[in-house]
Amino acid sequence: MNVTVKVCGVTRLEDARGVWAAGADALGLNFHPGSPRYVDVATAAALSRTRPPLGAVVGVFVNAKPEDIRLRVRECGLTVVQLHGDEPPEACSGYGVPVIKALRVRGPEDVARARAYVGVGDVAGLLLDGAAPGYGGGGVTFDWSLVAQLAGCGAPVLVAGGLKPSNVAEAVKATRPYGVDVASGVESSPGIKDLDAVRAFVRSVRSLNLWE
Ligand SMILES: O=C(O)c1ccccc1N[C@@H]1O[C@H](COP(=O)(O)O)[C@@H](O)[C@H]1O
Repeated sequence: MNVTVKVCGVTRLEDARGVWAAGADALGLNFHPGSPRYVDVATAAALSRTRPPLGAVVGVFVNAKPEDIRLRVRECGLTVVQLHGDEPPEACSGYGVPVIKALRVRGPEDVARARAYVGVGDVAGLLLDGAAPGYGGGGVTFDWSLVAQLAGCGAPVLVAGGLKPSNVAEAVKATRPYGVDVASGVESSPGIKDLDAVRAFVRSVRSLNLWE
């Protein structure tokens, strides 16, 4: 079992290159104006051009207008859209790329809500995040035992929220996810990646033997 690693909220070219060199599978670019990791179109397009042939560039949006999302996909070469706000299932298609729907988990009812997105439109995966104030990037974990509620749901599940090099292995062992996503846990300050931490994070995931 290979766990996909996404490093999110990259704002600088040197960080993007470092993230790919560390062995990450996906780079996240944040288009939520309220985020300290927000990137404008020109910066996002330049960051996106660092993508290796099989890497994914994921645009993170919060309650954005569909026409704005479509524009960003084209302008910035996004290969996946991550909807991290209050988007209903019917808002999860029409961008021309696969969609990951993120849900913030306070308790079992939020994980149950995730099921409403399975098999809908272009939803290709679910992402479970901790419930920090605001919409994401808050560095807060959730009760990983709740991920079991989605077993057999038919959608790949990514685990996020408060992950860092020191706890990501435990999170993976507890949840056996399709992938993990990290923003604040590998930073020296918001939007500035600590490449030693990025490398330690990826190494920690890759060194797990999940065939056991
Ligand atoms: O990172 C942000 O600032 C952000 C803002 C708005 C929506 C999503 C955001 N990031 C996503 O939040 C989770 C968890 O981040 P963290 O590792 O706990 O800092 C992750 O999925 C990011 O993609």
